[in-house]
Amino acid sequence: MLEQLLIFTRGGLILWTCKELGKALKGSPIDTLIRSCLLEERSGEVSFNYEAYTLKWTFHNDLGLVFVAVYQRILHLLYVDDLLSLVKESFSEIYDPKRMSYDDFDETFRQLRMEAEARGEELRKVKVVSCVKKQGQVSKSGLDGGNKSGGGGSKKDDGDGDKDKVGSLMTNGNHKDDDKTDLANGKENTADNVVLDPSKLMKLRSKGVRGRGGVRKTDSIGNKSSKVSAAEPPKKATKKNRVWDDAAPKQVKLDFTDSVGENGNGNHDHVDIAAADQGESMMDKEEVFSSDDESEDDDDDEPRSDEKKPEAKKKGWFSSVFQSITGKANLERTDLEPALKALKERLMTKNVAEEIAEKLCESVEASLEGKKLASFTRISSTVQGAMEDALIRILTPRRSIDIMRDVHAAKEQRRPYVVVFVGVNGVGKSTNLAKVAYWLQQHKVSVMMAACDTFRSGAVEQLRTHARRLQIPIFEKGYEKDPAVVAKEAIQEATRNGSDVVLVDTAGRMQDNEPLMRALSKLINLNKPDLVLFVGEALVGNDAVDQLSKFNQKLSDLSNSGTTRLVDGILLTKFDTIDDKVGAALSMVYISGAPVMFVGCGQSYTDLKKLNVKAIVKTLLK
Ligand SMILES: Nc1nc2c(ncn2[C@@H]2O[C@H](COP(=O)(O)OP(=O)(O)OP(=O)(O)O)[C@@H](O)[C@H]2O)c(=O)[nH]1
Repeated sequence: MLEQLLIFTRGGLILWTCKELGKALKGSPIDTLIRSCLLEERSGEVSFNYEAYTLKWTFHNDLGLVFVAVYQRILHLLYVDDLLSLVKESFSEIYDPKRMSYDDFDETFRQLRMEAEARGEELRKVKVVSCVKKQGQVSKSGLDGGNKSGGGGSKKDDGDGDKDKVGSLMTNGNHKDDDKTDLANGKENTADNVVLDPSKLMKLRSKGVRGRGGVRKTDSIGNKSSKVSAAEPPKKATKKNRVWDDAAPKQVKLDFTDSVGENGNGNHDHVDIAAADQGESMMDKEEVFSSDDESEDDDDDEPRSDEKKPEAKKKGWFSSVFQSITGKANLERTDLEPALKALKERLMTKNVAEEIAEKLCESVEASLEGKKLASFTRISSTVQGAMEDALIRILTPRRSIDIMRDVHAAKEQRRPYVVVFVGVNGVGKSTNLAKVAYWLQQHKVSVMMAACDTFRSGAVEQLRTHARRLQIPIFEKGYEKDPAVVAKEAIQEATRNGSDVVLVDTAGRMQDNEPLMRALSKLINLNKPDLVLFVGEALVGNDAVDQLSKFNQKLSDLSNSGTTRLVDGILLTKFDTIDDKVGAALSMVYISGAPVMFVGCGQSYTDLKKLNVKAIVKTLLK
């Protein structure tokens, strides 16, 4: 049975809810849908599950309306899609932005619901009949053929979840009868013109989103091994230590002050990787990481060298792909599909993981489908705008982590602020830990290093070299010790000697290495660091998703406390080596929701920058 149907604007104004259904929903399924799905560029998904509910939705992109149906998860109601499109059609005829009440829609809805239910019932009967026929045929052929297995005994699940399916679930003891479902008392979302949580909904205003797309492959990106990782045999290369000379670090002017602020949260568009410092390594990347000050007109992604070329040649790939549908009044899915396919491939050439590129294109398609365009409006700019918005939304983190503020807060509590660096082997954990230490030193924060890679020989010495060069104390206990205990002792020592921050180096580990993941989980559970920083190489493609999602999965599975600790932030290394293949940043943020807090872009202590979201987006769309 349907639990609720709501109609609201992208701005969050609830226009109509079904009073007849009137049941209060348990928890906050609508808020969660908006937060975890619609605002996360996952609106191309087929449906969304929240506790005992399934939610389905559709959008009227042109009017900016959202239609959401909520029903009990076990039921798989056949008529919901149909009902949503009927409601969308009827409601859009009476919708007027100035109108306050839609009470007269109650009766229309009752009729639409009866109509949809009747059609669903017809559909169910057809399915049952065809299923019985099929079973009959199989049974017959089973008898005729002798050794073929008969179909009579095992009922095939057609995935549509009709009542037979519900029945089978019920016999398994999982659920109660739909009509007997007893939800909580009290009312939620039943009043007209109630405003949803504005912080969650404001963003929907600028966002066009759609409902049910095509069939999606899978939701569980995290659990799916990437092609790249499957193809590559595990490497067992012995590590060559880099020799760091003992000279004092170059006193180059840092770029962490004015241009990026102090918070260590690389989320803001005023950040400019290229503008500051660079001396050597980043100078040649000005085109890739261009400054925010540049003009933002339509063609600002065009190479300057093209300025004198004829108009047609000046158009980027994006314009040319969408040129063919310029001037159409309504964007249809068929118009968008070939172009979005090209866009997906484009993103993949920039190292965006395939599944992420696909989901993103689905989401953009959802935001544009049905949109009315004035005659001869350039669709290319509309599409580019939608994709740009989506990318900026993803790369701009929901959680803001202000390291300096948190360091000072910890200091007031007379304890050190603890950061644990985690990641797979050889990505640059120790090197970038040293860069972060240097950055903190520049902000007059006292740092202690904790050598908790007690696994790889040479790791302690490597960290000791950095500590000596930066003149930072290091806490070390050699090898084969429990890293969780070493970290604990280091934190105790830092508390005693008044260090502001402890930077904990850990052993590199593959995401599938159970014993090492267990040891890491123990370290985190025991020491409850302020920040778990995932260090990942910007070079990775599909593997970025696999690494980060498995780290999070393992930390969650192995957590022994009530609250699960996941990766809080990302440090992307080796940005100086990737040219325009900046897609790992997008994949990692999309899959984890954690912000890219730092970008490593070279092998000197000053080569630590912030992510310039706009420049990354520009590069991805070039
Ligand atoms: N080009 C470039 N190289 C880097 C960067 N960060 C680290 N490296 C290099 O990457 C290599 C590995 O760095 P490490 O810091 O030893 O890596 P790790 O993750 O601590 O290694 P394990 O402890 O074995 O897991 C070294 O040669 C570093 O100099 C960077 O931002 N750019």
